[in-house]
Amino acid sequence: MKALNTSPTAKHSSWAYAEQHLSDDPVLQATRELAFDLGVEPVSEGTAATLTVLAAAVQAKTLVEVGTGVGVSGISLLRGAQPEAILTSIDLDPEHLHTARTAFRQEQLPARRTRLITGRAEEVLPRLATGAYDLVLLDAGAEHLPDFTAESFRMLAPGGLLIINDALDQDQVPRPAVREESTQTMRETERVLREDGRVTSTLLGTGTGLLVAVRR
Ligand SMILES: C[S@@+](CC[C@H](N)C(=O)[O-])C[C@H]1O[C@@H](n2cnc3c(N)ncnc32)[C@H](O)[C@@H]1O
Repeated sequence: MKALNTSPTAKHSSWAYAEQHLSDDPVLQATRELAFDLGVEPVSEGTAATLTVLAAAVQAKTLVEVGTGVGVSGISLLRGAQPEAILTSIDLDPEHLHTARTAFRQEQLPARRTRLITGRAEEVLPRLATGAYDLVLLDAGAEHLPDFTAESFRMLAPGGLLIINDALDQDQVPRPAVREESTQTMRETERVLREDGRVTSTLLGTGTGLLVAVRR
């Protein structure tokens, strides 16, 4: 049997290989370039591909996203979701939403498939229906994460999927000496989901970490 190679260099090359072996197509590449000018960090290439697979795996028809950004994650989700699926996407920055709307048009998505809401998710999420969604993606940092996570499980249908991006907090989570508030929040969120008997969860090393949890 081949010995397990856990050297950091080998691990990093494997991670980089997995991240980039499905690289962006022209629509996502052009969208990423707009992100740079706006100072938005879109989901990584590997994360974009993973979001497509996860949306396909749960045959998502109703999706919610917090942190539209420039639309890379939204396009990726809708590529995997069912053909008639509708994405509700929330962002507090109108300029980001304007850019995302343009990206959705480039993707040739009919306007009825995206419901873009300008606002703070802490005010918008409580107004969304209970048990009505197949997939929720949280990609708006750690500040309100405990509340957003609780709201997500209220909104998800049984079997629905919660995905939290940047769950390794820019790779700070594995470093015990780092006690930043955002890092602590990500650690705590992972622990709470792992210990919750109503949820099956795992932490993926894709991008800067994806915490994936199914509501049973
Ligand atoms: C990392 S970017 C999202 C990138 C996006 N998922 C993509 O792939 O293009 C985070 C976004 O969350 C938005 N945001 C931050 N805090 C928010 C909040 N409390 N409510 C709604 N949006 C928020 C920011 O304006 C920003 O556009």
